[in-house]
Amino acid sequence: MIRKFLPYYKPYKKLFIIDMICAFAASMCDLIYPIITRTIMDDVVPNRKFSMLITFAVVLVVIFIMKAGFNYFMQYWGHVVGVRMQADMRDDVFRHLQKLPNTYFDENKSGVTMSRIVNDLMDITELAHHGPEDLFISLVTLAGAFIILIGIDIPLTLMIFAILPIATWYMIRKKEKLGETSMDSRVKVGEVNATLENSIAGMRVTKSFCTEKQELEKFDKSNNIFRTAREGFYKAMAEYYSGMNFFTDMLEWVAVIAGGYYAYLGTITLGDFAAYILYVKMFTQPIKKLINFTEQYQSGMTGFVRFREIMDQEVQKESDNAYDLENVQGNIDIDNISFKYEDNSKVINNLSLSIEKGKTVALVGPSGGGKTTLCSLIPRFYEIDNGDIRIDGHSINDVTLKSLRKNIGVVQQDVFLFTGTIRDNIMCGNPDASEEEMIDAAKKARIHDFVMTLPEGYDTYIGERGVKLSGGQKQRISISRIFLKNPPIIILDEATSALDNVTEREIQESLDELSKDRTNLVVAHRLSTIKNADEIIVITDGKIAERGTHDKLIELGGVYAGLHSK
Ligand SMILES: Nc1ncnc2c1ncn2[C@@H]1O[C@H](COP(=O)(O)OP(=O)(O)OP(=O)(O)O)[C@@H](O)[C@H]1O
Repeated sequence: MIRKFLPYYKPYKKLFIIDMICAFAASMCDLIYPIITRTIMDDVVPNRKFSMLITFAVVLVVIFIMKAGFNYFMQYWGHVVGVRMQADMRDDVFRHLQKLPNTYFDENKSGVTMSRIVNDLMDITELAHHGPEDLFISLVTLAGAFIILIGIDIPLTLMIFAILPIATWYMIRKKEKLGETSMDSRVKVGEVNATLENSIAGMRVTKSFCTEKQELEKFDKSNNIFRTAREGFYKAMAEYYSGMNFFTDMLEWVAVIAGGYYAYLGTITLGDFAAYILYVKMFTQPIKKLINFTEQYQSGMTGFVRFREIMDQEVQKESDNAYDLENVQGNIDIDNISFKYEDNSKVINNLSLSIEKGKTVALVGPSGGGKTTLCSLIPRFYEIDNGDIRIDGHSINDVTLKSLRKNIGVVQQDVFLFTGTIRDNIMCGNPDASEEEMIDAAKKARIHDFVMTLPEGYDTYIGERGVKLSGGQKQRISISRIFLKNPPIIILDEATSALDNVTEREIQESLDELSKDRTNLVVAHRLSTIKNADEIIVITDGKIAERGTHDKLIELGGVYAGLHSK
Protein backbone atom coordinates (compact mmCIF):
# COMPACT_ATOMS: atom_id res chain seq x y z
CA MET A 1 0.00 0.00 0.00
CA ILE A 2 2.81 2.39 0.90
CA ARG A 3 4.41 1.79 -2.49
CA LYS A 4 1.11 2.76 -4.10
CA PHE A 5 0.78 5.78 -1.79
CA LEU A 6 4.22 7.30 -2.36
CA PRO A 7 3.81 8.23 -6.07
CA TYR A 8 1.15 10.75 -5.06
CA TYR A 9 3.93 12.83 -3.46
CA LYS A 10 5.73 13.16 -6.77
CA PRO A 11 4.10 16.36 -8.11
CA TYR A 12 4.69 18.07 -4.75
CA LYS A 13 8.20 16.77 -4.12
CA LYS A 14 9.75 20.21 -3.66
CA LEU A 15 7.11 21.44 -1.22
CA PHE A 16 7.34 18.21 0.70
CA ILE A 17 11.14 18.43 0.99
CA ILE A 18 10.90 22.04 2.24
CA ASP A 19 8.26 20.87 4.72
CA MET A 20 10.65 18.21 6.02
CA ILE A 21 13.49 20.72 6.28
CA CYS A 22 11.21 22.99 8.31
CA ALA A 23 10.31 20.03 10.53
CA PHE A 24 14.00 19.33 11.09
CA ALA A 25 14.78 22.98 11.81
CA ALA A 26 11.83 23.32 14.22
CA SER A 27 12.99 20.30 16.24
CA MET A 28 16.52 21.71 16.35
CA CYS A 29 15.11 24.96 17.74
CA ASP A 30 13.40 22.95 20.48
CA LEU A 31 16.61 21.17 21.42
CA ILE A 32 18.57 24.39 22.01
CA TYR A 33 16.33 25.87 24.68
CA PRO A 34 17.10 23.40 27.57
CA ILE A 35 20.85 23.71 26.85
CA ILE A 36 20.57 27.47 27.29
CA THR A 37 18.55 27.03 30.51
CA ARG A 38 21.20 24.68 31.84
CA THR A 39 24.00 27.17 31.03
CA ILE A 40 22.06 30.01 32.67
CA MET A 41 21.61 27.97 35.85
CA ASP A 42 25.14 26.55 36.02
CA ASP A 43 27.19 29.43 34.63
CA VAL A 44 25.33 32.72 34.15
CA VAL A 45 23.65 32.89 37.60
CA PRO A 46 26.55 31.65 39.84
CA ASN A 47 29.14 33.73 37.95
CA ARG A 48 26.82 36.76 37.53
CA LYS A 49 27.38 37.04 33.75
CA PHE A 50 24.65 39.54 32.96
CA SER A 51 25.76 40.30 29.38
CA MET A 52 25.60 36.59 28.56
CA LEU A 53 22.01 36.54 29.82
CA ILE A 54 21.16 39.39 27.42
CA THR A 55 22.81 37.48 24.56
CA PHE A 56 20.78 34.38 25.41
CA ALA A 57 17.63 36.47 25.54
CA VAL A 58 18.23 37.75 22.03
CA VAL A 59 19.29 34.33 20.70
CA LEU A 60 16.18 32.69 22.14
CA VAL A 61 13.84 35.30 20.65
CA VAL A 62 15.48 34.85 17.24
CA ILE A 63 15.17 31.08 17.55
CA PHE A 64 11.51 31.30 18.54
CA ILE A 65 10.73 33.68 15.65
CA MET A 66 12.42 31.27 13.24
CA LYS A 67 10.50 28.40 14.79
CA ALA A 68 7.23 30.29 14.27
CA GLY A 69 8.16 30.66 10.58
CA PHE A 70 8.93 26.94 10.25
CA ASN A 71 5.68 26.07 12.00
CA TYR A 72 3.71 28.39 9.72
CA PHE A 73 5.18 26.70 6.66
CA MET A 74 4.44 23.25 8.04
CA GLN A 75 0.90 24.12 9.05
CA TYR A 76 -0.04 25.81 5.81
CA TRP A 77 2.01 24.28 3.02
CA GLY A 78 2.13 20.90 4.71
CA HIS A 79 -1.67 20.76 4.68
CA VAL A 80 -1.71 22.08 1.11
CA VAL A 81 0.45 19.13 0.01
CA GLY A 82 -1.95 16.78 1.76
CA VAL A 83 -5.12 18.28 0.32
CA ARG A 84 -3.67 18.36 -3.19
CA MET A 85 -2.75 14.70 -2.93
CA GLN A 86 -6.25 14.00 -1.70
CA ALA A 87 -7.75 15.85 -4.68
CA ASP A 88 -5.48 13.92 -7.08
CA MET A 89 -6.63 10.64 -5.58
CA ARG A 90 -10.27 11.71 -5.87
CA ASP A 91 -9.72 12.60 -9.52
CA ASP A 92 -8.06 9.26 -10.16
CA VAL A 93 -10.79 7.28 -8.51
CA PHE A 94 -13.54 9.17 -10.33
CA ARG A 95 -11.82 8.65 -13.67
CA HIS A 96 -11.43 4.96 -12.83
CA LEU A 97 -15.06 4.73 -11.79
CA GLN A 98 -16.13 5.97 -15.21
CA LYS A 99 -14.33 3.05 -16.84
CA LEU A 100 -15.79 0.36 -14.61
CA PRO A 101 -18.30 -2.03 -16.15
CA ASN A 102 -21.96 -1.77 -15.21
CA THR A 103 -21.61 -4.90 -13.10
CA TYR A 104 -19.67 -2.82 -10.54
CA PHE A 105 -22.59 -0.42 -10.19
CA ASP A 106 -25.07 -3.29 -10.01
CA GLU A 107 -23.16 -4.88 -7.15
CA ASN A 108 -22.11 -1.80 -5.13
CA LYS A 109 -24.35 0.69 -3.42
CA SER A 110 -23.68 4.21 -4.67
CA GLY A 111 -23.74 5.60 -1.10
CA VAL A 112 -20.90 3.29 -0.12
CA THR A 113 -18.88 4.24 -3.21
CA MET A 114 -19.49 7.94 -2.46
CA SER A 115 -18.37 7.46 1.11
CA ARG A 116 -15.13 5.87 -0.11
CA ILE A 117 -14.43 8.75 -2.41
CA VAL A 118 -15.45 11.61 -0.13
CA ASN A 119 -15.09 10.62 3.54
CA ASP A 120 -12.41 7.98 3.37
CA LEU A 121 -10.00 10.21 1.55
CA MET A 122 -10.41 13.08 4.05
CA ASP A 123 -7.80 11.71 6.45
CA ILE A 124 -5.27 11.41 3.66
CA THR A 125 -4.48 15.13 4.06
CA GLU A 126 -3.45 14.57 7.65
CA LEU A 127 -1.54 11.42 6.93
CA ALA A 128 0.23 12.77 3.86
CA HIS A 129 2.04 15.59 5.59
CA HIS A 130 1.63 15.09 9.35
CA GLY A 131 2.63 11.46 9.05
CA PRO A 132 6.19 11.88 7.74
CA GLU A 133 6.54 15.28 9.41
CA ASP A 134 5.59 14.05 12.89
CA LEU A 135 7.63 10.92 12.51
CA PHE A 136 10.64 12.95 11.46
CA ILE A 137 10.28 15.61 14.19
CA SER A 138 9.82 12.94 16.84
CA LEU A 139 12.80 10.89 15.79
CA VAL A 140 15.07 13.95 15.45
CA THR A 141 13.99 15.33 18.84
CA LEU A 142 14.31 11.99 20.61
CA ALA A 143 17.69 11.21 19.04
CA GLY A 144 18.98 14.76 19.67
CA ALA A 145 17.82 14.73 23.30
CA PHE A 146 19.32 11.29 23.80
CA ILE A 147 22.72 12.43 22.52
CA ILE A 148 22.71 15.57 24.67
CA LEU A 149 21.55 13.78 27.82
CA ILE A 150 23.95 10.88 27.44
CA GLY A 151 26.71 13.51 27.37
CA ILE A 152 25.51 14.77 30.78
CA ASP A 153 24.94 11.51 32.61
CA ILE A 154 24.84 8.01 31.14
CA PRO A 155 23.04 5.96 33.89
CA LEU A 156 20.29 8.55 34.39
CA THR A 157 19.71 8.84 30.63
CA LEU A 158 19.53 5.06 30.21
CA MET A 159 17.09 4.84 33.09
CA ILE A 160 14.79 7.37 31.42
CA PHE A 161 15.07 5.85 27.97
CA ALA A 162 14.40 2.33 29.35
CA ILE A 163 10.73 3.27 29.47
CA LEU A 164 10.60 3.85 25.72
CA PRO A 165 10.79 0.16 24.61
CA ILE A 166 7.96 -0.71 27.02
CA ALA A 167 5.90 2.16 25.61
CA THR A 168 6.65 0.98 22.05
CA TRP A 169 5.60 -2.56 22.91
CA TYR A 170 2.31 -1.27 24.32
CA MET A 171 1.76 0.94 21.29
CA ILE A 172 2.28 -1.90 18.82
CA ARG A 173 -0.06 -4.18 20.78
CA LYS A 174 -2.88 -1.65 20.79
CA LYS A 175 -2.33 -0.47 17.23
CA GLU A 176 -3.82 -3.58 15.66
CA LYS A 177 -7.09 -3.13 17.53
CA LEU A 178 -7.14 0.52 16.51
CA GLY A 179 -6.76 -0.49 12.86
CA GLU A 180 -9.53 -3.08 12.96
CA THR A 181 -11.99 -0.76 14.66
CA SER A 182 -11.12 2.12 12.33
CA MET A 183 -11.81 -0.04 9.25
CA ASP A 184 -15.03 -1.29 10.81
CA SER A 185 -16.34 2.21 11.47
CA ARG A 186 -15.52 3.28 7.92
CA VAL A 187 -17.45 0.37 6.46
CA LYS A 188 -20.38 1.25 8.70
CA VAL A 189 -20.39 4.94 7.81
CA GLY A 190 -20.51 3.87 4.17
CA GLU A 191 -23.63 1.88 4.99
CA VAL A 192 -25.20 4.91 6.69
CA ASN A 193 -24.49 6.94 3.56
CA ALA A 194 -26.02 4.27 1.35
CA THR A 195 -29.17 4.03 3.49
CA LEU A 196 -29.48 7.79 3.57
CA GLU A 197 -28.97 8.16 -0.16
CA ASN A 198 -31.59 5.53 -0.86
CA SER A 199 -34.08 7.07 1.58
CA ILE A 200 -33.63 10.61 0.28
CA ALA A 201 -33.98 9.47 -3.34
CA GLY A 202 -37.13 7.56 -2.43
CA MET A 203 -38.62 10.26 -0.17
CA ARG A 204 -41.59 10.75 -2.50
CA VAL A 205 -42.39 7.03 -2.48
CA THR A 206 -42.05 7.02 1.31
CA LYS A 207 -44.52 9.87 1.62
CA SER A 208 -47.03 8.35 -0.75
CA PHE A 209 -46.97 5.00 1.07
CA CYS A 210 -46.73 6.68 4.50
CA THR A 211 -43.77 4.47 5.33
CA GLU A 212 -41.82 7.17 7.21
CA LYS A 213 -41.72 4.98 10.31
CA GLN A 214 -40.18 2.03 8.44
CA GLU A 215 -37.63 4.27 6.75
CA LEU A 216 -36.73 5.83 10.09
CA GLU A 217 -36.30 2.38 11.59
CA LYS A 218 -34.03 1.36 8.69
CA PHE A 219 -32.00 4.52 9.13
CA ASP A 220 -31.84 4.14 12.91
CA LYS A 221 -30.64 0.60 12.49
CA SER A 222 -27.69 1.49 10.30
CA ASN A 223 -27.00 4.64 12.34
CA ASN A 224 -26.85 2.53 15.51
CA ILE A 225 -24.59 -0.03 13.88
CA PHE A 226 -22.28 2.82 12.93
CA ARG A 227 -22.48 4.30 16.42
CA THR A 228 -21.53 0.96 17.99
CA ALA A 229 -18.63 0.58 15.56
CA ARG A 230 -17.43 4.10 16.32
CA GLU A 231 -17.73 3.44 20.05
CA GLY A 232 -15.50 0.41 19.55
CA PHE A 233 -12.99 2.63 17.79
CA TYR A 234 -13.07 5.19 20.61
CA LYS A 235 -12.62 2.42 23.18
CA ALA A 236 -9.52 1.21 21.36
CA MET A 237 -8.33 4.81 21.12
CA ALA A 238 -8.95 5.43 24.83
CA GLU A 239 -6.90 2.36 25.79
CA TYR A 240 -4.20 3.51 23.48
CA TYR A 241 -4.07 7.12 24.67
CA SER A 242 -4.45 6.48 28.39
CA GLY A 243 -1.69 3.85 28.25
CA MET A 244 0.61 6.13 26.35
CA ASN A 245 -0.08 9.06 28.66
CA PHE A 246 0.76 6.84 31.59
CA PHE A 247 4.13 6.00 30.03
CA THR A 248 4.93 9.66 29.38
CA ASP A 249 3.99 10.46 33.00
CA MET A 250 6.36 7.73 34.14
CA LEU A 251 9.12 9.33 32.10
CA GLU A 252 8.62 12.54 34.06
CA TRP A 253 8.47 10.58 37.29
CA VAL A 254 11.88 8.98 36.61
CA ALA A 255 13.37 12.34 35.61
CA VAL A 256 12.10 14.13 38.73
CA ILE A 257 12.77 11.40 41.28
CA ALA A 258 15.96 9.82 39.90
CA GLY A 259 17.27 13.18 38.62
CA GLY A 260 16.50 14.78 42.01
CA TYR A 261 18.30 11.93 43.76
CA TYR A 262 21.37 12.31 41.48
CA ALA A 263 21.39 16.09 42.06
CA TYR A 264 21.05 15.41 45.81
CA LEU A 265 24.09 13.11 45.62
CA GLY A 266 25.91 15.80 43.63
CA THR A 267 26.44 13.51 40.59
CA ILE A 268 24.76 16.13 38.42
CA THR A 269 24.42 19.91 38.80
CA LEU A 270 21.13 21.72 39.31
CA GLY A 271 21.44 22.98 35.71
CA ASP A 272 21.76 19.36 34.51
CA PHE A 273 18.73 18.44 36.59
CA ALA A 274 16.73 21.28 35.01
CA ALA A 275 17.90 20.19 31.54
CA TYR A 276 16.70 16.62 32.26
CA ILE A 277 13.31 17.83 33.34
CA LEU A 278 12.96 20.09 30.30
CA TYR A 279 14.08 17.38 27.86
CA VAL A 280 11.78 14.83 29.42
CA LYS A 281 8.93 17.34 29.19
CA MET A 282 9.99 17.74 25.59
CA PHE A 283 9.90 13.94 25.04
CA THR A 284 6.25 13.88 25.75
CA GLN A 285 5.71 15.95 22.60
CA PRO A 286 7.48 13.56 20.18
CA ILE A 287 5.94 10.58 21.90
CA LYS A 288 2.49 12.13 21.57
CA LYS A 289 3.32 12.95 17.98
CA LEU A 290 4.28 9.32 17.44
CA ILE A 291 0.97 8.29 18.94
CA ASN A 292 -0.83 10.77 16.71
CA PHE A 293 1.11 9.45 13.79
CA THR A 294 -0.07 5.92 14.51
CA GLU A 295 -3.65 7.11 14.69
CA GLN A 296 -3.34 9.20 11.53
CA TYR A 297 -1.57 6.38 9.80
CA GLN A 298 -4.34 4.03 10.79
CA SER A 299 -7.17 6.32 9.68
CA GLY A 300 -5.40 7.53 6.57
CA MET A 301 -4.29 4.08 5.49
CA THR A 302 -7.71 2.57 6.14
CA GLY A 303 -9.11 5.24 3.83
CA PHE A 304 -6.38 4.59 1.31
CA VAL A 305 -7.03 0.84 1.40
CA ARG A 306 -10.71 1.49 0.67
CA PHE A 307 -9.71 3.88 -2.11
CA ARG A 308 -7.41 1.21 -3.57
CA GLU A 309 -10.22 -1.34 -3.45
CA ILE A 310 -12.01 0.73 -6.10
CA MET A 311 -8.80 1.46 -8.02
CA ASP A 312 -8.06 -2.27 -8.14
CA GLN A 313 -11.42 -3.07 -9.73
CA GLU A 314 -10.82 -4.16 -13.27
CA VAL A 315 -11.88 -1.60 -15.84
CA GLN A 316 -13.78 -2.56 -18.95
CA LYS A 317 -11.12 -3.69 -21.37
CA GLU A 318 -10.60 -2.70 -24.96
CA SER A 319 -8.58 -4.90 -27.27
CA ASP A 320 -4.93 -3.85 -27.65
CA ASN A 321 -5.50 -2.99 -31.29
CA ALA A 322 -8.89 -1.36 -30.80
CA TYR A 323 -9.72 1.07 -33.58
CA ASP A 324 -12.40 3.73 -34.00
CA LEU A 325 -15.68 2.72 -35.56
CA GLU A 326 -16.20 5.24 -38.35
CA ASN A 327 -18.77 6.03 -41.05
CA VAL A 328 -21.25 3.64 -39.53
CA GLN A 329 -24.09 2.52 -41.82
CA GLY A 330 -25.96 0.69 -39.08
CA ASN A 331 -25.98 -3.02 -40.00
CA ILE A 332 -26.13 -5.07 -36.82
CA ASP A 333 -25.29 -8.78 -36.61
CA ILE A 334 -25.94 -10.55 -33.37
CA ASP A 335 -24.25 -13.89 -33.73
CA ASN A 336 -25.13 -16.72 -31.36
CA ILE A 337 -24.63 -14.77 -28.15
CA SER A 338 -25.18 -15.88 -24.57
CA PHE A 339 -25.09 -13.82 -21.44
CA LYS A 340 -25.74 -14.07 -17.74
CA TYR A 341 -25.52 -11.50 -14.94
CA GLU A 342 -23.01 -12.17 -12.16
CA ASP A 343 -25.55 -13.80 -9.87
CA ASN A 344 -27.97 -15.17 -12.40
CA SER A 345 -28.68 -18.06 -14.68
CA LYS A 346 -28.49 -17.44 -18.42
CA VAL A 347 -30.54 -14.41 -19.47
CA ILE A 348 -29.65 -14.56 -23.17
CA ASN A 349 -29.36 -17.98 -24.68
CA ASN A 350 -27.57 -18.59 -28.00
CA LEU A 351 -29.43 -15.78 -29.68
CA SER A 352 -28.78 -14.70 -33.29
CA LEU A 353 -30.33 -11.76 -35.09
CA SER A 354 -29.46 -9.53 -38.03
CA ILE A 355 -30.75 -6.01 -38.50
CA GLU A 356 -30.14 -4.26 -41.79
CA LYS A 357 -29.24 -0.60 -41.84
CA GLY A 358 -32.22 1.73 -41.74
CA LYS A 359 -34.63 -0.98 -40.58
CA THR A 360 -36.72 -1.04 -37.45
CA VAL A 361 -36.80 -4.20 -35.40
CA ALA A 362 -39.07 -4.48 -32.41
CA LEU A 363 -38.44 -6.74 -29.46
CA VAL A 364 -41.52 -7.95 -27.63
CA GLY A 365 -42.26 -10.67 -25.16
CA PRO A 366 -43.12 -11.38 -21.55
CA SER A 367 -41.56 -9.32 -18.79
CA GLY A 368 -38.13 -10.58 -17.72
CA GLY A 369 -37.60 -12.30 -21.07
CA GLY A 370 -34.30 -10.49 -21.67
CA LYS A 371 -35.21 -7.67 -24.11
CA THR A 372 -33.55 -4.84 -22.15
CA THR A 373 -30.55 -7.04 -21.45
CA LEU A 374 -30.11 -7.77 -25.16
CA CYS A 375 -30.19 -4.04 -25.89
CA SER A 376 -27.55 -3.27 -23.29
CA LEU A 377 -25.16 -5.79 -24.82
CA ILE A 378 -24.86 -3.88 -28.11
CA PRO A 379 -23.17 -0.77 -26.63
CA ARG A 380 -21.17 -3.16 -24.40
CA PHE A 381 -22.75 -2.02 -21.15
CA TYR A 382 -22.18 -5.67 -20.22
CA GLU A 383 -19.79 -8.18 -21.78
CA ILE A 384 -21.29 -11.11 -23.65
CA ASP A 385 -20.14 -14.53 -22.44
CA ASN A 386 -19.84 -16.02 -25.93
CA GLY A 387 -20.79 -15.30 -29.52
CA ASP A 388 -20.22 -11.96 -31.21
CA ILE A 389 -22.00 -8.73 -32.06
CA ARG A 390 -20.87 -6.92 -35.22
CA ILE A 391 -21.68 -3.47 -36.50
CA ASP A 392 -21.09 -3.14 -40.25
CA GLY A 393 -18.97 -6.27 -39.90
CA HIS A 394 -16.79 -4.89 -37.06
CA SER A 395 -16.92 -6.87 -33.84
CA ILE A 396 -17.86 -4.61 -30.92
CA ASN A 397 -14.92 -6.13 -29.06
CA ASP A 398 -12.45 -4.88 -31.68
CA VAL A 399 -13.47 -1.21 -31.70
CA THR A 400 -12.97 1.50 -29.09
CA LEU A 401 -15.76 1.78 -26.56
CA LYS A 402 -16.06 5.51 -27.12
CA SER A 403 -16.55 5.23 -30.89
CA LEU A 404 -18.97 2.33 -30.42
CA ARG A 405 -21.13 4.28 -27.98
CA LYS A 406 -20.94 7.47 -30.02
CA ASN A 407 -22.75 5.64 -32.80
CA ILE A 408 -25.56 4.34 -30.65
CA GLY A 409 -28.32 6.43 -29.09
CA VAL A 410 -30.08 4.83 -26.16
CA VAL A 411 -33.45 6.10 -25.03
CA GLN A 412 -33.93 4.45 -21.68
CA GLN A 413 -37.08 3.17 -20.10
CA ASP A 414 -36.43 5.24 -16.98
CA VAL A 415 -35.37 8.67 -18.11
CA PHE A 416 -32.42 9.96 -16.13
CA LEU A 417 -31.82 13.69 -16.16
CA PHE A 418 -28.91 15.32 -14.38
CA THR A 419 -29.47 17.97 -11.75
CA GLY A 420 -28.94 21.23 -13.62
CA THR A 421 -30.57 23.17 -16.42
CA ILE A 422 -32.45 22.06 -19.53
CA ARG A 423 -29.47 23.22 -21.57
CA ASP A 424 -27.04 21.04 -19.53
CA ASN A 425 -29.23 18.04 -20.12
CA ILE A 426 -29.71 18.50 -23.85
CA MET A 427 -26.08 19.45 -24.46
CA CYS A 428 -24.82 16.22 -22.93
CA GLY A 429 -25.93 14.68 -26.25
CA ASN A 430 -23.14 16.63 -27.93
CA PRO A 431 -21.19 19.07 -25.75
CA ASP A 432 -19.70 20.70 -28.87
CA ALA A 433 -23.05 21.53 -30.49
CA SER A 434 -24.01 25.13 -31.24
CA GLU A 435 -27.00 26.94 -29.75
CA GLU A 436 -28.86 26.56 -33.09
CA GLU A 437 -28.20 22.81 -33.16
CA MET A 438 -29.47 22.49 -29.60
CA ILE A 439 -32.65 24.42 -30.40
CA ASP A 440 -33.13 22.38 -33.57
CA ALA A 441 -32.87 19.15 -31.53
CA ALA A 442 -35.35 20.49 -28.99
CA LYS A 443 -37.75 21.42 -31.78
CA LYS A 444 -37.55 17.94 -33.28
CA ALA A 445 -38.26 16.46 -29.84
CA ARG A 446 -41.24 18.86 -29.54
CA ILE A 447 -39.96 20.45 -26.31
CA HIS A 448 -38.82 23.83 -27.65
CA ASP A 449 -42.22 25.54 -27.36
CA PHE A 450 -42.54 24.46 -23.75
CA VAL A 451 -39.00 25.70 -22.96
CA MET A 452 -39.87 29.07 -24.45
CA THR A 453 -42.73 29.47 -21.96
CA LEU A 454 -40.26 29.28 -19.06
CA PRO A 455 -38.86 32.60 -17.78
CA GLU A 456 -35.30 31.35 -18.02
CA GLY A 457 -35.77 29.26 -21.14
CA TYR A 458 -33.02 26.71 -21.66
CA ASP A 459 -31.30 27.92 -18.49
CA THR A 460 -34.19 26.83 -16.29
CA TYR A 461 -33.10 24.72 -13.34
CA ILE A 462 -34.99 21.44 -13.44
CA GLY A 463 -34.30 20.25 -9.87
CA GLU A 464 -32.66 17.05 -8.79
CA ARG A 465 -32.96 14.49 -11.59
CA GLY A 466 -35.56 16.73 -13.23
CA VAL A 467 -38.17 16.62 -10.47
CA LYS A 468 -39.60 19.95 -11.60
CA LEU A 469 -40.65 18.48 -14.94
CA SER A 470 -43.49 16.19 -15.94
CA GLY A 471 -42.82 12.63 -17.14
CA GLY A 472 -43.54 13.62 -20.74
CA GLN A 473 -41.25 16.67 -20.57
CA LYS A 474 -38.45 14.58 -19.16
CA GLN A 475 -38.87 12.10 -21.96
CA ARG A 476 -38.79 14.79 -24.61
CA ILE A 477 -35.60 16.24 -23.17
CA SER A 478 -34.06 12.79 -23.24
CA ILE A 479 -35.13 12.44 -26.87
CA SER A 480 -33.74 15.84 -27.82
CA ARG A 481 -30.32 14.89 -26.56
CA ILE A 482 -30.37 11.89 -28.88
CA PHE A 483 -31.34 14.16 -31.79
CA LEU A 484 -28.34 16.28 -30.89
CA LYS A 485 -26.09 13.22 -30.70
CA ASN A 486 -27.42 12.10 -34.09
CA PRO A 487 -26.24 8.46 -34.04
CA PRO A 488 -26.95 6.03 -36.89
CA ILE A 489 -28.27 3.38 -34.48
CA ILE A 490 -31.08 3.93 -31.99
CA ILE A 491 -31.99 1.64 -29.15
CA LEU A 492 -35.29 2.59 -27.71
CA ASP A 493 -36.52 0.97 -24.53
CA GLU A 494 -40.09 2.16 -24.54
CA ALA A 495 -41.30 3.78 -21.37
CA THR A 496 -43.85 1.71 -19.53
CA SER A 497 -45.08 4.64 -17.47
CA ALA A 498 -48.47 5.76 -18.59
CA LEU A 499 -48.62 9.10 -20.34
CA ASP A 500 -51.80 10.79 -21.36
CA ASN A 501 -52.90 10.15 -24.95
CA VAL A 502 -51.89 13.55 -26.28
CA THR A 503 -48.44 13.45 -24.73
CA GLU A 504 -47.96 9.87 -25.83
CA ARG A 505 -48.91 10.77 -29.38
CA GLU A 506 -46.55 13.75 -29.38
CA ILE A 507 -43.71 11.67 -28.04
CA GLN A 508 -44.47 8.97 -30.58
CA GLU A 509 -44.27 11.57 -33.33
CA SER A 510 -40.86 12.74 -32.20
CA LEU A 511 -39.71 9.16 -31.85
CA ASP A 512 -40.92 8.45 -35.39
CA GLU A 513 -38.89 11.40 -36.57
CA LEU A 514 -35.89 10.20 -34.58
CA SER A 515 -36.06 6.77 -36.17
CA LYS A 516 -35.98 8.09 -39.75
CA ASP A 517 -32.94 6.91 -41.75
CA ARG A 518 -31.48 5.08 -38.78
CA THR A 519 -31.31 1.49 -37.63
CA ASN A 520 -33.78 1.06 -34.78
CA LEU A 521 -34.07 -1.56 -32.15
CA VAL A 522 -37.23 -0.95 -30.16
CA VAL A 523 -38.26 -2.72 -26.98
CA ALA A 524 -42.00 -2.40 -27.22
CA HIS A 525 -44.43 -2.61 -24.38
CA ARG A 526 -47.36 -1.10 -26.26
CA LEU A 527 -47.79 -3.28 -29.32
CA SER A 528 -49.72 -0.53 -31.10
CA THR A 529 -46.47 1.39 -31.65
CA ILE A 530 -44.67 -1.31 -33.56
CA LYS A 531 -47.21 -2.51 -36.10
CA ASN A 532 -45.14 -0.98 -38.85
CA ALA A 533 -41.80 -2.38 -37.68
CA ASP A 534 -39.88 -4.20 -40.42
CA GLU A 535 -39.58 -7.20 -38.17
CA ILE A 536 -40.96 -8.15 -34.78
CA ILE A 537 -38.91 -10.47 -32.61
CA VAL A 538 -40.63 -12.26 -29.77
CA ILE A 539 -38.18 -13.05 -26.97
CA THR A 540 -38.99 -15.49 -24.21
CA ASP A 541 -36.41 -16.84 -21.77
CA GLY A 542 -33.56 -15.18 -23.64
CA LYS A 543 -34.38 -16.92 -26.92
CA ILE A 544 -36.23 -15.95 -30.08
CA ALA A 545 -39.61 -17.61 -29.90
CA GLU A 546 -41.14 -16.08 -33.02
CA ARG A 547 -40.20 -13.55 -35.66
CA GLY A 548 -41.90 -11.86 -38.58
CA THR A 549 -44.09 -8.90 -39.47
CA HIS A 550 -47.12 -7.98 -37.42
CA ASP A 551 -49.53 -9.56 -39.91
CA LYS A 552 -47.48 -12.72 -40.19
CA LEU A 553 -47.25 -13.17 -36.42
CA ILE A 554 -50.96 -12.56 -35.93
CA GLU A 555 -51.61 -15.18 -38.59
CA LEU A 556 -49.25 -17.57 -36.81
CA GLY A 557 -51.44 -17.36 -33.70
CA GLY A 558 -48.56 -17.87 -31.26
CA VAL A 559 -47.10 -15.81 -28.36
CA TYR A 560 -47.35 -12.49 -30.23
CA ALA A 561 -50.95 -13.05 -31.23
CA GLY A 562 -51.65 -13.95 -27.59
CA LEU A 563 -50.00 -10.73 -26.32
CA HIS A 564 -51.85 -8.72 -28.96
CA SER A 565 -55.24 -10.03 -28.03
CA LYS A 566 -54.78 -9.11 -24.33
N1 LIG B 1 -28.53 -5.66 -13.55
C1 LIG B 1 -29.03 -6.88 -13.39
N2 LIG B 1 -28.42 -7.76 -12.58
C2 LIG B 1 -28.91 -9.00 -12.39
N3 LIG B 1 -30.00 -9.47 -13.03
C3 LIG B 1 -30.67 -8.66 -13.86
C4 LIG B 1 -30.21 -7.31 -14.09
N4 LIG B 1 -31.06 -6.72 -14.97
C5 LIG B 1 -31.98 -7.65 -15.29
N5 LIG B 1 -31.76 -8.80 -14.62
C6 LIG B 1 -32.52 -10.04 -14.76
O1 LIG B 1 -32.41 -10.47 -16.11
C7 LIG B 1 -33.63 -10.96 -16.57
C8 LIG B 1 -34.04 -10.24 -17.88
O2 LIG B 1 -34.31 -8.90 -17.56
P1 LIG B 1 -34.62 -7.79 -18.67
O3 LIG B 1 -34.72 -6.49 -18.01
O4 LIG B 1 -33.66 -7.96 -19.78
O5 LIG B 1 -36.06 -8.26 -19.16
P2 LIG B 1 -37.10 -7.54 -20.13
O6 LIG B 1 -37.52 -8.57 -21.12
O7 LIG B 1 -36.54 -6.28 -20.67
O8 LIG B 1 -38.27 -7.20 -19.10
P3 LIG B 1 -39.34 -6.01 -19.10
O9 LIG B 1 -40.23 -6.23 -20.30
O10 LIG B 1 -40.09 -6.22 -17.84
O11 LIG B 1 -38.59 -4.73 -19.13
C9 LIG B 1 -34.65 -10.79 -15.46
O12 LIG B 1 -34.79 -12.06 -14.85
C10 LIG B 1 -33.98 -9.82 -14.49
O13 LIG B 1 -34.29 -10.15 -13.17
